[in-house]
Amino acid sequence: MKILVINPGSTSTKIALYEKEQSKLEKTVRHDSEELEKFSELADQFEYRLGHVKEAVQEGGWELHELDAVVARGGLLKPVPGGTFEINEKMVDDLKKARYGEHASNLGAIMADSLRDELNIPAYIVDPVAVDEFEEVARLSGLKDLERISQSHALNMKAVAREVAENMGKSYFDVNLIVCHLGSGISVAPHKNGKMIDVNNANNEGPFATERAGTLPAYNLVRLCYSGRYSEEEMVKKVIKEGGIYSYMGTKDVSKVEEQAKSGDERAKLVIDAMIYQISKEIGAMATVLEGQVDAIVITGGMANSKYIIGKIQKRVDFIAPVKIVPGERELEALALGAYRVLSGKEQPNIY
Ligand SMILES: Nc1ncnc2c1ncn2[C@@H]1O[C@H](COP(=O)(O)OP(=O)(O)O)[C@@H](O)[C@H]1O
Ligand SMILES: CCCC(=O)OP(=O)(O)O
Repeated sequence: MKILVINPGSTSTKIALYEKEQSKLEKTVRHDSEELEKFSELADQFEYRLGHVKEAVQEGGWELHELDAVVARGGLLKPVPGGTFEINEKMVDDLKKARYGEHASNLGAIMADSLRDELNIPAYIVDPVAVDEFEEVARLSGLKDLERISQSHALNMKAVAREVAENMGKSYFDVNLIVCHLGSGISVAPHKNGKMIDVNNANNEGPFATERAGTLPAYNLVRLCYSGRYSEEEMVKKVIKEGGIYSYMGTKDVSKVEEQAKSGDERAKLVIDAMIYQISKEIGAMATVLEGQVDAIVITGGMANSKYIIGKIQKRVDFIAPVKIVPGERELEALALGAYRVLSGKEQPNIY
């Protein structure tokens, strides 16, 4: 059984070919900012990213018509529980219209849907960005017009949390973890007995990240929006694509900023240390959500490759619980296994 896996992220498209549960090829196509800036709308990246996906299938020595299924990262959808979902018309319509917001992951189901039509094969998403397992108390923001919305790196956080729990000789459903995904966006989530009961919205709140502004001073933000200096579109770009490290340093490459800091650039050091400070504060806050009953703090994502970042976070938070590091991500595997569970009849797919 041949499964094509597609994971569009903000700075990359990751592609894998799976034969049942076995990975046969994994490829990461990096997209630098200049390359993506050629497309004015996210939807315009469709042909370009799909071209890379088709090329990877050929590189793996497979023909498109040999594929039995396609699975992709799910994007900003209506709030849904965790699990595998069949891609359907309603889902693709919501994503094409960006009804719940714009994010690169929206392209996953759109590309998979087009391959489903072309090849007449089933198409799925697994644990999309919109997974919502919030406790009711987590939904209030402080302003009745604005509800807090769960949008996070649910796919990787859940896959890594299962792996860490297993390594601790326990089930994911029997542990309390604080999982931090440090990527282009940052998610910090308390996972209580297998449910992600809160998370900073990675597009909207929490620590600043590579390109996200995170939580901002609300009153001053309103004043900036109405200052006449920026259009709505410019403000959205500022907080989602040009905030965080990029806003201060003009690059989205955190390892470059780290090198600058190490070679004596005071500004670079301050910026990277401020991000670390905010991540650690968020972990502390999430420890209170779990009332201090934390079995482990898990740090994952691209930035978990950095010894500098990990070491400094660890110093601030290891009084709470042991810190486990899982660099990179397990998203491709989690997608393939989620699709295979359905294809092999072990699980029923959810309907959107
Ligand atoms: N060795 C490293 N040291 C520091 N930062 C790193 C390292 N490797 C990757 N990163 C950073 O991780 C981020 C990308 O993480 P990733 O999880 O791949 O992101 P995405 O959310 O785009 O999928 C980028 O900001 C990149 O600079
Ligand atoms: C919107 C939550 C998911 C997210 O931020 O993903 P990336 O880090 O891949 O942009």
